[in-house]
Amino acid sequence: MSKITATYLVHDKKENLEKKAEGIALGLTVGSWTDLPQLEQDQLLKHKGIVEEVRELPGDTAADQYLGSKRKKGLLKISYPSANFSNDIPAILTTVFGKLSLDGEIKLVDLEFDKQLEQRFPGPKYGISGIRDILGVHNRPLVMSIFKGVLGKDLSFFKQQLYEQALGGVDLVKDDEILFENPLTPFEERIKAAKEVLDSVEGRTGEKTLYAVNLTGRTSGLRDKARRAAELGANALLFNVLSYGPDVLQELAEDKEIPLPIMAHPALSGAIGSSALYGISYSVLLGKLLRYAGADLVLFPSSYGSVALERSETLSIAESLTTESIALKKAFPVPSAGIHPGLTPVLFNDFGIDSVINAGGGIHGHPDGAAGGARAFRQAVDAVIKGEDFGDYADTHSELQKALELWGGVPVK
Ligand SMILES: CSCCC(=O)C(=O)COP(=O)(O)O
Ligand SMILES: [Mg+2]
Repeated sequence: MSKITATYLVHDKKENLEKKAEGIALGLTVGSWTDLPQLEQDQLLKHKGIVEEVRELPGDTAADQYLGSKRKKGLLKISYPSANFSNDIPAILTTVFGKLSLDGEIKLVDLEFDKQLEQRFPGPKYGISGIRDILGVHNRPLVMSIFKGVLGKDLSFFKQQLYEQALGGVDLVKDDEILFENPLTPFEERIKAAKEVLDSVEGRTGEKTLYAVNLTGRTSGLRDKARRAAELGANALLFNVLSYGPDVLQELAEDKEIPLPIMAHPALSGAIGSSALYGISYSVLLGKLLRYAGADLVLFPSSYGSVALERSETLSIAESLTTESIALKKAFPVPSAGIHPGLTPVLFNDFGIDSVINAGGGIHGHPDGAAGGARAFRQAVDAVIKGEDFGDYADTHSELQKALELWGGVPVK
C-alpha cells in the first residue's frame, strides 16, 4: 500500500519515545481505537499510522537549558497510508504535521514519498537539463544576478541595469523579490522592456540571458498574470512561494499555458525552518516540497555570505533538489545572499557544476559596475572549471582581480 513516511526530531518532556511515537501514529490517523468492536478495528487498520523506527539521540544540554527542563531527544519515523489523504501537498502537510506542529518541541526533518506517490507530482517542467538546453550552456555552473535599487526607479533605469548585467555575461537575471506591481515598472512593461534589451544583447554577444519576472499579487490573479507573461514573451518567473504556499506553485507549474521555468525564492522560509526545535527542516521545505511542486530553480542562503545557513543544511537542500528520481526532473540549487566572486571555489566545491551562483551586491558593487561584476563571476567560474589557481587566474583577468581586492577570496578547506 502506498504511503508517506515522516521523520520527526523531538525533545520530549516524557521519558518514553516509543509511546510518544505510537501516540502520534494514532493521533494523526484513527485516534484511540482499542475499545472499538473488532470489525471497526479491522476497517480502521488500513488507515492507521505505523511507527517505523524510534531512535534515541544523545541528550542535548544546550536545548535542555534553553527549554528549562531535561528532555529526551530522538528521531521518530512514522508512515501514513496514502488512503488517508488526497494527492496534494496541503493534504499531505496537514496529515503529517498539521496539529502535531503545535504540540511542543517537534520538528519535521524528513518526508519520504514512495514511488507511487512521487508520480502524482509534476516536478520541474524544465529542470536543470531543460534550462541548460534553453541557454545552450552545459559545461559550467550558471551565473545569475539580481536587480538592485529598482524601487522608485523607472523603466529606463531598469533597462540600463539589465543591459549591463546581461552584457557582462550572466545567464539569468531576476527581479528582487521585493519588487511588486508598481506604476514606474509595471509587470507587463518589465517583460516587454527585458525582451527588447536581452534580444539586443544576444545579437551582440551571441549569449542568451533569461529574465525572471516577479509574479506577484493576489493568488486568484496569478494564473492569468503568468499566462499573460508567457504571451508577452517572458522567459522565466520568480515566485515568492512560501508567501502563497507550495500548492500555488504546483498550480502554476502544471498549467500548460504557462510554459516557463519557475524560480522559487526562499522569502519567509526562516520563519518555518530556522529553529532547531520546531518547524520544518529546510531540506523538506525548500528541497523536497518545492521540487515536487514544480520549481525549476530554488534559491537559498549559502553558508558563506549574509543570512548564512549551516553548511550541512545547504548541502541537504541541494541533495533533495538533485537526487536521482525516475519521476522528477532535477531542480537547480541556487546558493545566494552576500555572494561575491571570491566565494566561487567554495560554492563549486559544495554544489558542483549543476548549480547557479547568484549575486546582487556582488555584481552591482563591483568597481567596474554591473557589467564588470558579471565578468568577474564568469572569470571566477572559468578559473574553477579549468582547475586553474584562482589567484594566478586573477592576475590576467582584471575584473576578477578587482573583485578579489575588494571582497577577498575564500579558499576551499
Ligand atoms: C536569501 S537568499 C535570496 C537572495 C536574494 O534575493 C538577494 O537579494 C540577495 O542579494 P545579495 O545582494 O545579498 O546578493
Ligand atoms: Mg532579494
